[in-house]
Amino acid sequence: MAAQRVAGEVPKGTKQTSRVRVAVRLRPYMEKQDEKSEGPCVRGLDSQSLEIINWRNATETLHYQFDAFHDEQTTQQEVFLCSVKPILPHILKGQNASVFAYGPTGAGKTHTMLGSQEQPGVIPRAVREVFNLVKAKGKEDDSWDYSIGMSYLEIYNEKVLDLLCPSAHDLPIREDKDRNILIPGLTYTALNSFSDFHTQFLPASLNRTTASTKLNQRSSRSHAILLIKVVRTQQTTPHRQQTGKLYLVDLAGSEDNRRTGNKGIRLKESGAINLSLFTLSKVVDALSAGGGAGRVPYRDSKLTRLLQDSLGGSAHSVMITNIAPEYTYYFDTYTALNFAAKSKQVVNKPFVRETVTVPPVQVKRSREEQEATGSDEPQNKRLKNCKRSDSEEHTPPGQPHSPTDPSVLNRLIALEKLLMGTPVKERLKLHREIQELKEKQKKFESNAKMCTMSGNGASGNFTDSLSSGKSPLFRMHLPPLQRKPSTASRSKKQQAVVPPLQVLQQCPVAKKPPTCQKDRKNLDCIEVSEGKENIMTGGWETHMDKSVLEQSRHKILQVLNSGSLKDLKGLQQIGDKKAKLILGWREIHGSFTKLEDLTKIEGITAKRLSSFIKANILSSMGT
Ligand SMILES: Nc1ncnc2c1ncn2[C@@H]1O[C@H](COP(=O)(O)OP(=O)(O)OP(=O)(O)O)[C@@H](O)[C@H]1O
Repeated sequence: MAAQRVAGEVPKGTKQTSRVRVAVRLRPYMEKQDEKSEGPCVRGLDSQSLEIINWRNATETLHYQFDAFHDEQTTQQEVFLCSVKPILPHILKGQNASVFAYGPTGAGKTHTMLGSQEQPGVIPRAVREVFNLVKAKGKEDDSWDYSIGMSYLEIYNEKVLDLLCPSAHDLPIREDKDRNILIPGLTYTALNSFSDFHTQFLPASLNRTTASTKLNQRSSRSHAILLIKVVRTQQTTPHRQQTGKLYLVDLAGSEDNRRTGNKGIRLKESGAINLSLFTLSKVVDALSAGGGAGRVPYRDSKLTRLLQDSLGGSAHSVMITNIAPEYTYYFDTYTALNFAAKSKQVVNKPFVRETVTVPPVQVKRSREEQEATGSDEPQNKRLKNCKRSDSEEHTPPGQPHSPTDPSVLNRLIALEKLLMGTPVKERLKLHREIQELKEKQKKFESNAKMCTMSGNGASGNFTDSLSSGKSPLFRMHLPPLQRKPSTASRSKKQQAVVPPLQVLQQCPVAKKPPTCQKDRKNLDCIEVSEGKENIMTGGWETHMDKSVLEQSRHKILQVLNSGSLKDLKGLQQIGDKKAKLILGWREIHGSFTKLEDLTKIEGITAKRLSSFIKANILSSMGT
């Protein structure tokens, strides 16, 4: 299709901005969630504000104001009419819009977005409304043709999975020159009517990963993103074409694993969920602090990468923060409200996406040819590009640990596999082979060590940025009441409900550990030396209790030293290949004396190590 992108911002020269609208919805009080019958800890004041007990001083309450507050009586219809319907017409004008539900697990996100047959939620209502709007537009002005289509995906354990055409294949995320986020290979289905949508969407929803946790029998273990695309094409020359996208996002809940009772795979999922939500909060931090000042860490998680358009991007966005009233959820609610308050300060810059078709031909794309994100490149070309960038990603320039002979470790893995299922006699022969490989591996390690050491010189930069308070994580604006001197010490129960994300955000209760400062410096020196910003930036561990941190590091080390293949794979960010490499390393060297020893393994750079430690500490804190 000979198309040319002609419009950036429309009307030209006009800088249009739109603040993210934030609504809070309180779910009804549920007795079974209130084991100690402590009653609700939050209540509404009017249609925009609410109050919550102040954990520092129980005689006080903290007040919050949002664009809308939906109390426990509010119906699905009211939530839709007040918070969602107003942004939908933008999609028909070639602009993007997004609605996302945020909040702790069990607070009502899926109820709000999906609902039930009796009480349909935002998703079915919004899609129906889009069809109504298109119909009305068609009657009003028949010089434009409209087409509607959908894609549906989930982000599960940091993998992008197609819900319309399920497979275990992790889809890549790309960005085109106009900063549109693309997902090559994602199924895109044309919709002719609302019932068409229903037929496609319902079975696809069942493909979403859910599981039972202590807090929610059907807890979403993934972030689900539904994309509805409206393309309108002018019937006469110059055949302008505008594409508007609506993202409807049901996020997985932030989780405190002490309360969810998560173990094994659930714990791993939970770690991925918390980590991506933590990145989301960092993105919001960076945007609410002015955006332009520093880098916005969209690329630190798949979720934020995909929501790039919706946060500080080109969309009209609505965030519905779901909260629960029971005291058990107190700190979840408190954190969610603070996050919602920060999100209010995020400003988006919506613009019209328009192309002109030359010559004016009506092109009908088949389902396979189409893509979720509106790129006009042919599929085969995109796939080719995608392949190229994939391979680039796997061999980043300047990768310090690139072995001279990559086959060595692969062979070690294969041998290790063989050893596990080999009769004793034959093992001797294999052991000899391992000895030879050991020598090669040692050579690789000493080379890698030299590279790592030579990259350590930039630590000063990092320390400077910490001391000057530039870390976005700790720039959170707490409401004034929270700053009052605490007279009541935190009860045991209150401490027990602080999930990992909240530990990171509640700077006042955390101590600065002197020894862990040393560890942090080591890790961060290496990160800075790689010249990339990453999720570790911000010295997160300095704001955590020293003994908790030490304990978590010790636990991880124990698994590394004595865990089976399965145990190793249960660690965050350790897949099959890495687990085998760890086993192989143990076979050769014995135990790891410290976590930092992991950088001696191929592919585990200092940056990856930092991310690994952080992810595992966050997830193990709940155990
Ligand atoms: N406004 C509401 N009115 C009635 N019931 C509600 C409401 N909100 C939530 N619920 C009920 O509370 C329970 C938990 O809600 P839901 O599954 O939507 O939570 P969630 O935030 O999506 O949880 P998770 O993150 O674990 O998926 C469900 O049984 C749901 O029907």
